[in-house]
Amino acid sequence: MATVSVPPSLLLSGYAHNQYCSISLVFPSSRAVLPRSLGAITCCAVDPSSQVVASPVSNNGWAATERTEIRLGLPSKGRMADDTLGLLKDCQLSVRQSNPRQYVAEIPQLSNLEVWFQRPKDIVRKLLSGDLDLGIVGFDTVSEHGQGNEDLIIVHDALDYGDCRLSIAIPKYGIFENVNSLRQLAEMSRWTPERPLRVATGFTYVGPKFMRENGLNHVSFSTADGALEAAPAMGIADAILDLVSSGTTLRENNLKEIEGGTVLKSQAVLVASRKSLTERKGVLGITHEILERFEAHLRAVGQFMVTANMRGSSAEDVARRILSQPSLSGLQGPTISPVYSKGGGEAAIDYYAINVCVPKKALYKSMQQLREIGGTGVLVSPLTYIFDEETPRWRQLLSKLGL
Ligand SMILES: Nc1ncnc2c1ncn2[C@@H]1O[C@H](COP(=O)(O)OP(=O)(O)OP(=O)(O)O)[C@@H](O)[C@H]1O
Ligand SMILES: O=P(O)(O)OC[C@H]1O[C@H](OP(=O)(O)OP(=O)(O)O)[C@H](O)[C@@H]1O
Ligand SMILES: [Mg+2]
Repeated sequence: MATVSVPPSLLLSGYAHNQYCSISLVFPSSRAVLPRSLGAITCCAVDPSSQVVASPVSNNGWAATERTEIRLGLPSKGRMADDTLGLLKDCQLSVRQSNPRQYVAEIPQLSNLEVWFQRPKDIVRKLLSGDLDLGIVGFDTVSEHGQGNEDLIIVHDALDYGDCRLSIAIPKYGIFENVNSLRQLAEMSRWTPERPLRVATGFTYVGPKFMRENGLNHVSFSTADGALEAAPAMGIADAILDLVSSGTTLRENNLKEIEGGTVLKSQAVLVASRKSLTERKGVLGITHEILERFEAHLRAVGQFMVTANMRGSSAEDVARRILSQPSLSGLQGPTISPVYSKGGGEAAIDYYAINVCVPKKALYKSMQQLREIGGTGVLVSPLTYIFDEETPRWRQLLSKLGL
């Protein structure tokens, strides 16, 4: 049996036959690797008369045809995992996993969709390699591991969890005591090519890019997988560039953020491969459905439905009073319907029932305004979904795709 060294993208099965070794190589995904791979095979062939023949494989199914299933990557563990499943559940998309150590699952409501649980950075990498079509990760992960690749398209940029920011932080003490902005940090005369500002970070793509774009020329980077906040006190770095959410870790390690030092703000996003959206059958349709569900749910979570009765001479009279209050304008405007009561044997209209959507934050103010204009019997209930005629993000997506 001869040993042949081949690129990792190839599957090798070989057997010895007289003096020659015949090998078959199966291309699991992109045909684009073919010319490169053939080059590699020819390079390692011992005999110049060896022949390299490429033909489609049709015996084992998976390699012969392009996959037809659509793949969605979800974080397998860590901070984003539970909230991601929670969001999908809230959108009536239940992820069915037969056991927690299995990395593939399904969502019965979305046929032909496979869910693959992966580490966040691998979701981005696999979108780029064509092994996933859609994914949910933090925007920071897309920025760092997507490295500006135009194949990645953010379909929904604000899924409302995983909020954090990527920030530069420096010690509160010593030479940095009076440094409070990026400009002051950049202007410190001590940074030179021989003794640059040493930054510890896991963000080795966006970090250097941000420094270059902000005129910090003498900077060096070191990297570690976690607990970066220890690096300045250990003397390993002058500053760190890491994710911050509550700010507790910085505080507990005597570090501070500085003005202008926020590289990016992040939250969970739905991201897709442009190539999949435009070339793989069904991806655009499933993306539309997921996006609609997300938008309808996320729009609704910020609102209450308020119902009240109001005395009035006509629906227009009630509408006028409601619209005079800034917190009661609703989505398109209030819905007003007559309340019929029995008065002297005839159906009489003294009251009108009004329905209005109110932002949660403005609930109490809305209540007060309703009372001021004669509202009684105010009922407040949660909203589950608000489906619009068309989701604004869908239109944006189509325009990004040039459709
Ligand atoms: N305080 C925070 N620190 C780190 N990440 C946060 C924070 N708050 C929200 N996030 C989000 O969670 C994501 C990180 O999740 P997690 O730490 O579980 O995975 P990970 O660190 O990317 O995975 P790995 O273990 O492979 O490094 C970040 O990419 C970010 O979007
Ligand atoms: O602002 P805070 O709410 O304190 O959160 C920020 C911290 O959380 C993350 O670390 P993580 O908990 O993932 O540990 P690690 O650094 O060891 O990976 C991040 O790297 C910060 O260290
Ligand atoms: Mg940390």
